[in-house]
Amino acid sequence: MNPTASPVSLTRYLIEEQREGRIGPNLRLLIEVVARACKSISIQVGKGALGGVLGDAGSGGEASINVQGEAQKKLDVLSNEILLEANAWGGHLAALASEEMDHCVAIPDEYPRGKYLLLFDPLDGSSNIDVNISVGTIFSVLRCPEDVETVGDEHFLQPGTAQVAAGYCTYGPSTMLVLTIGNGTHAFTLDREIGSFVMTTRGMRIPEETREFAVNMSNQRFWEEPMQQYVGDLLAGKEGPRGKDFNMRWVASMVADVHRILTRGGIFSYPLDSKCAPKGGKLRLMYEANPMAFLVEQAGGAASTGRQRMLDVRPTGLHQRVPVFLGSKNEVEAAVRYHAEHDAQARAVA
Ligand SMILES: O=P(O)(O)OC[C@H]1O[C@](O)(COP(=O)(O)O)[C@@H](O)[C@@H]1O
Ligand SMILES: [Mg+2]
Ligand SMILES: [Mg+2]
Repeated sequence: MNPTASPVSLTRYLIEEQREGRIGPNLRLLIEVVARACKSISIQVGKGALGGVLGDAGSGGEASINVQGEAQKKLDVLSNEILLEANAWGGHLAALASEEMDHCVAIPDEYPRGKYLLLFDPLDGSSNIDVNISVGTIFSVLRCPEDVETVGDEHFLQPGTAQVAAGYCTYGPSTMLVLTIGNGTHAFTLDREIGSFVMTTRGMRIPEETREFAVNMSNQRFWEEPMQQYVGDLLAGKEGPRGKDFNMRWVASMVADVHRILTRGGIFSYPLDSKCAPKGGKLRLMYEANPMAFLVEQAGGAASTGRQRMLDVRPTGLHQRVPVFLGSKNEVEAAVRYHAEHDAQARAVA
């Protein structure tokens, strides 16, 4: 960023995009509302133990379980409520869907209904909340199909290429909103004193080459063959077929791991393994993989399931899971090659 140029707030950026005809007033409003909700979540996350918001949701010793079968944290529930309340009655949305809700919520008839669908993971990486490690919010925006009388889950089942906006907010040492409306990926840092997001990187670019990978290595023995071979070759370093040493990082907050990759490159992977295979993968397509894939592609990177471009996947369920490989273009392509070669050999043997 040019330090002499006057800072561009998120609001000003969105107004400029509206003037250029790249977004309409309703999408502008929607993004502003999501950003405002993220500011509220950031305040709650920042209070930590002082706010009484750490720990599990539920009462009487009973854990509260979401549709994914996962125990909810208090902050999962609170963040979900903040996003719901902020967005419900603004006139810009037709319906919302969340990791924390079984089904979408349509805007009731008595309220003005907008033309967009919003999906979100209200708090990503929530296992990290209690240990004060970065967490985040991920969101994706789709158009509601026209002439729909009652909006249902099925109207959300659009491929990632149909997204009109996507982003995440990371609650780390600083709070940052990273956004795309299909015209590059831009980063905004929350200026806590003035209370607004200020653009700090226009047009993020992911280096095509990398020497850093992110994966939960404890799952190694459960991975499929091509993943075993791919990571085996990364670990072999300079002496192996890849001819270079690789470093590894794993925060276990997708937002934090993807933010590092958008900032300095790398490959993020949550592959298929025998534990998550019956569900199709670990990460959720509609509100984790697709918005991140949109952001990464807009920053010159690539995103794949290992066998298909992520944004081309035809969703079959609101909470569908997929294997994920995303980040530096050449490295994602290398991982995809391992899968393609393995599958071709398996077909030849069959
Ligand atoms: O604990 P694991 O198996 O390494 O999984 C970590 C992954 O799970 C997630 O935490 C899932 O997100 P939620 O906290 O929203 O369920 C990702 O953010 C992260 O990449
Ligand atoms: Mg998540
Ligand atoms: Mg979550």
